[in-house]
This record gives sequence, C-alpha cells and structure tokens, in this order.
Amino acid sequence: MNKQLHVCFQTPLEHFTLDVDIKIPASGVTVLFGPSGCGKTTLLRCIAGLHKAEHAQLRINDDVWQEAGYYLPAHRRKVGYVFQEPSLFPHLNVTKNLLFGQRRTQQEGLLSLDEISQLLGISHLLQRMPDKLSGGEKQRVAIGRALLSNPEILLMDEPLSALDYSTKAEIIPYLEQLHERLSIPIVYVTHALSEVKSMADHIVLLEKGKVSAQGPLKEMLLDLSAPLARFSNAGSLIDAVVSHYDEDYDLTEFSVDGGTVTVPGSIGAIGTRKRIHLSASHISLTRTPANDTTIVNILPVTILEIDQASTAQCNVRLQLGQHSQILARITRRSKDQLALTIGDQLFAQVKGVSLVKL
Ligand SMILES: Nc1ncnc2c1ncn2[C@@H]1O[C@H](COP(=O)(O)OP(=O)(O)OP(=O)(O)O)[C@@H](O)[C@H]1O
Repeated sequence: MNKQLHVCFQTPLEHFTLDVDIKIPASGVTVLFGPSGCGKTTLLRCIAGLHKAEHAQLRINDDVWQEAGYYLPAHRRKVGYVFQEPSLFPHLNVTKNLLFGQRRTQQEGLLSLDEISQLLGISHLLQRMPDKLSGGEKQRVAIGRALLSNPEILLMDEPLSALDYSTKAEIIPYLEQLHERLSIPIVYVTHALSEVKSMADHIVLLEKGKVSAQGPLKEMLLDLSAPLARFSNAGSLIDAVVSHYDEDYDLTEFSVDGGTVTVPGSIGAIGTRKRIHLSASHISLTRTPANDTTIVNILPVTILEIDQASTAQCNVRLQLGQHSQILARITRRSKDQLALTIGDQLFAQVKGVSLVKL
C-alpha cells in the first residue's frame, strides 16, 4: 500500500500560478507555511475539490481523487475542513452541530462523539447553543464536527488566527492531543511560527504559489540555507525525557541526547517524553564551561557549520550528543573574537527553553 499523499496542482491565480507537486506523509501534521497571499488556502481548496485546478494529480494513499480526465467531486471527497472562523449552525446545539458532519456521510466516525468531545474538552457543552460559546469553544466544536465526518484527511485553514492570544494558548494543547490520537493526515495552514513549532511534523514552505522548501520540521529548522533558519525566532527541536524532579526548587530535569536540560515547574512523571524547543538567539557559546553563571543549562557541543545570517549575525549549527543538533545565533563579531571554526568543541549555554508537545 502506498502510504502517502501526492498533491500536484497547477492553476493560474490573479498574480501568479499556483504550481505545487509534493508528496505528503500519510500521517502526522504537515504545515503549509508562507506569507499572506502565497496560495495556501487555494491549495487546501484544490485538495477539497472546491477549486478546480487546470492540471492536477491528487492521490490519497492508493485512492485517486483527481487526475487528467478524472475529478472526484467535492462532496465525495472524505475531507474534514476547519476554517479560520468557526462556522457553526446557530439554530443547532453543540451535539447537533457535531452530528451534522456525521449524518452527511452516513458512516461510523473514526472516533465516537464521546471520544471526540472528551479529546476536545467540550463534553460539558453538548447541550449549549453556539451563541453561548466562547470563540475557542466554537472552534473546538467546529474541529469536532470536521472529525465526525469520518475524513481521510483533515484540512485546517489557520484555525487559530481569529482567536486572541490566550484563547490560542488554550486550544493548542487540544490540537496537540488530536495530533497524537489521529491516524489521518492533517494539513494545517498557518503563518505563525509558534504554531509550526508545536504542531508540525513536516513543513512545506510556499512563496508566490511555489514550494521554496519542504521536509521534516526538525531537519528544516537546522538547514542553514532554508528560510526558517533566517527567521528572527529560529530555533531547534530536541527530544527529551523527564529524568528527575527537584522538589525543593520545583525544577524538572530532562535527559536529552548529550546532556540534561532543566526547566521550571513539575512537568510530568519520570519517563514522560516531550519535545523541547531551543531558541537560537537564546543560546550563547563558550570555550570553557562557566562555573560562575546563573544559567543552568550548559551542554557540550561541536560546531558543524557556520552561516552568516545577516551582516551582524551568524547561525551556528552544533552537534549535541550522538544524534542531535541544535542552532545558535551569535554576532559575527563574537564569532571572529572567539575565532570559531568548524570542529571546535564548545559549551552551549541555553537560556530559552520551551516545551512544545508530547
Ligand atoms: N479563484 C481565484 N482566482 C484567481 N485568483 C485567486 C483565486 N482565489 C485566490 N486568488 C488569489 O490568489 C492569491 C492566493 O490566495 P490564497 O487565499 O490562496 O492565499 P493565502 O496564502 O491563503 O493567503 P492568507 O494567508 O492571507 O489567507 C491571492 O492573490 C488571491 O487574491
């Protein structure tokens, strides 16, 4: 069985042609990332069959949805679609809104209404009418409705962009849980890098209708020639396992490839797995390990690559442990003053650590 999605569309838009030919993994979250107007929504609409591209090839695993001379109409495509604005039926309560998607397909959902309600934290809202829900609750119901339609693919078009900062923060953990539980692929459109870091397994960067880069997120973040490493909030992701909790100081210690990372608070039981994001501009480099610093996270690293990200700054790709790599952003002057070169063994002082998902 061919477990991937082949997404190939060419269609002229107002100022450029959308011209995409990509293979997407059949599970996990693929983020379409790019500036406003680059064609992200149009690409989702092509997949859903709502925009008919002139040239197209769309295969979902072994099923052909579209190719020369064949076009599976939108209503027969098993797609769950979540829009920026949660568009619930105002005259139906939450349960009826949720079931609307299920009735449309007359099939058993991948997950039951109960399971989906629990997963999205809306079990207590089932009898409510939409006008009595907050923006975040409405969007969670809209996501639930999309899932109950028994989709083979979930398309999410900037599902958080209409929500304020704190509502976004409230909803992200639910999306992360979904990501863990769902076996179907999710194509997620955003131009917020924070959502990319917490959600994406795979990333496709779009610019004026063309794919400028794509690949597994972890690798793409470390590719110094790819656009992500040039962003002001560039960083890297490493896998971590809770190894110790210091009750006196309320600090959780994680074991990572090549060392330990300590973060404030009680994060989880010993053995809990997390993904840690290390912000490149919050990492400084020293030749000797400082013993008079307040920074708690100091990791031995080796320089693999140095790239001038701007006239003032350089990105440094570093080997951590056997199999991990991280990114540091330093000034070009520091690089020259320390005469840093490839192969140098250094110590990375890590100030900014954020936990992103299980
Ligand atoms: N049916 C259409 N025919 C011609 N041009 C279109 C059509 N739909 C969208 N466009 C244009 O194509 C470009 C891409 O639009 P699209 O909505 O796909 O971008 P986007 O990356 O999703 O943007 P945003 O992040 O702002 O939502 C825009 O310039 C838009 O005006």
